[in-house]
Amino acid sequence: MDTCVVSHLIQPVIVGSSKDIRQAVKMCCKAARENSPVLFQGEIGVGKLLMATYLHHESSRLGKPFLQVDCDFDEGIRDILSLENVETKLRFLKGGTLYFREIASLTMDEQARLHRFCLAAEAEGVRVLLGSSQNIHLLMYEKTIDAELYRYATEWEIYISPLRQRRDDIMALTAHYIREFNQRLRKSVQGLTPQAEEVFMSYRWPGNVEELRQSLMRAMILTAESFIGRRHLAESIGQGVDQFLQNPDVMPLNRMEELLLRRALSRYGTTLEGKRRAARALNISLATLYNKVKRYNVNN
Ligand SMILES: Nc1ncnc2c1ncn2[C@@H]1O[C@H](COP(=O)(O)OP(=O)(O)OP(=O)(O)O)[C@@H](O)[C@H]1O
Repeated sequence: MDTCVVSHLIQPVIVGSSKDIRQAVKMCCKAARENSPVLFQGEIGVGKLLMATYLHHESSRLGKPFLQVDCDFDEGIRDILSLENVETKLRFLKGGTLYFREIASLTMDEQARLHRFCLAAEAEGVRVLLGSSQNIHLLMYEKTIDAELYRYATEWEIYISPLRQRRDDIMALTAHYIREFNQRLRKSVQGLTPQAEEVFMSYRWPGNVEELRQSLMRAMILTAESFIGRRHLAESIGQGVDQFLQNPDVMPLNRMEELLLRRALSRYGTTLEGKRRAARALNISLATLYNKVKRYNVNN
């Protein structure tokens, strides 16, 4: 398993006091007392991995390894999922936790293997956690997820809502990251100007907490002042999406699909006519567009 990353020995800090975050944290604490698999669902960058590490820290497995496997990036995924030498592969993880990120990005065949691998891992005393930014219930409906993996993964689900649906958390996260980046960049930024705050509060944050973190980092690198203003944000906010479209790099296809879908809908609008035009521009049927809108939860 040398292609994976062992990480998260530091106590994870979950910022936010919205009802949704409190509920997710409560569920993690409950799930930490069990050994069953847990599926973390939510859009990209909402904090699924963070919650998974939090669960590990809250469990009796604290002190044992936590291992993250990226199903969409890990080139060694096939080797990892092969059932050869499972015992040897998992020996160092005994009593620890294994988190599989983006399980829906695997092919159906790989998903079936993942399911068998998870059962083997559990038999070796390893707790299995899973993550997906795609709605796996919808995938089940579309028959694009292995049915046995689906049943296994949905035993216990924790959903983390998008940042735009818990705007109460935006300023708490902002203050948290300003403190962190002040230390890292040796700056003494005190906050946002009221105008910049307005931008932060009204922006949709399609890339969620990860996008907010990166936008703040860029703005803090740019500013030489005590408060981050609208001007600094203009150069940094929303770049998670736009930067990629201007300067493409390798990324998971489903993530690119979501970015293009969001861009088409923001250009043509979300009325029926807007959706028709977006579907035409993307060269897909209106029915397919509706499916994708639902899958990526793009409407709200
Ligand atoms: N509530 C939170 N408090 C503090 N930091 C957060 C919170 N939620 C997310 N983050 C931070 O945002 C970033 C993205 O979070 P994370 O990687 O857990 O998201 P994810 O949903 O697993 O992403 P992906 O969809 O790419 O798998 C990380 O730096 C994480 O620490």
